[in-house]
Amino acid sequence: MIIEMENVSFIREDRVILDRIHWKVQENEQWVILGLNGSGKTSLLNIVLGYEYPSKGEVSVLGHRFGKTNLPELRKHIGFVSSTFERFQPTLESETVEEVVVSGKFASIGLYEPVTDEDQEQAEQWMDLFRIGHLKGKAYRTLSQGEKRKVLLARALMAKPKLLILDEPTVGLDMLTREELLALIKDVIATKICHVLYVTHYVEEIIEEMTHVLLLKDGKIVAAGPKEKLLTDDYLSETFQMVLHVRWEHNRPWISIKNIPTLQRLGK
Ligand SMILES: Nc1ncnc2c1ncn2[C@@H]1O[C@H](COP(=O)(O)OP(=O)(O)OP(=O)(O)O)[C@@H](O)[C@H]1O
Repeated sequence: MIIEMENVSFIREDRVILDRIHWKVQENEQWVILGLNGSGKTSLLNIVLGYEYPSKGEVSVLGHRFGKTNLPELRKHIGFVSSTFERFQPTLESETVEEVVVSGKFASIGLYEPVTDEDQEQAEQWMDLFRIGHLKGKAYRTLSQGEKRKVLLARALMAKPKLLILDEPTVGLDMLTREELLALIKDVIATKICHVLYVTHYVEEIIEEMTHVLLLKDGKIVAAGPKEKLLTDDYLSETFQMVLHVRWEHNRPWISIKNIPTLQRLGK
């Protein structure tokens, strides 16, 4: 089992942020989490990463049961790429692209160890696969957002994670760069080195290789399961609180809004 949550609630300042979550991610499943702003996606990820502790319920990730496990040890096996990289950026700014990629081997461990020839080779392989080899020697801070995102994805893979969490990785990218990043994610899934957990606001980013979706609304699961059953007009309309229509093209779901809510109806 990759992730198991039983009756998990997360309560802060008397507010129920996650409400009785039951969720299982099994081997060979690649999950997407969908939900409006404030629906609880980040809180759920923070629990998976062990940065937040649930108020109730049981959590186990990669076979480590929370409360009985060493979280830093578990985090060595989880890669994390987010559209808000502030947590990492100050230390990365002055480094070169290859230094940033290779440092991924130690990022989650937080230890300094000498870089071996093997590490260097591994970093080269990821840079080649991600077609960012031409950026070698450049300072990370000078890269475009799309280039930075690819570098950080390669960096996350250096630690050979068993679970790779991608938190809105396409935010701020143009359509072409977004498709390039999605193609890289497809390649990563094909390598079978890790499970991907993908958080997004954009349903059309659910590429063919993603198998399951978890729909969150106000901290509750609307539905969780195989994407073909759940990416329907009814489920998505309930999750996003608008009348939506989904159509499938190139084995990906695309959304249109059937009745555009007015500001008045939105209560603004
Ligand atoms: N530690 C906390 N203390 C108090 N409130 C919190 C805490 N963490 C999250 N919340 C609240 O819980 C709700 C869910 O937040 P969360 O960040 O998980 O949503 P989200 O689905 O990730 O939203 P977004 O798509 O905007 O990132 C929000 O209203 C947020 O203000």
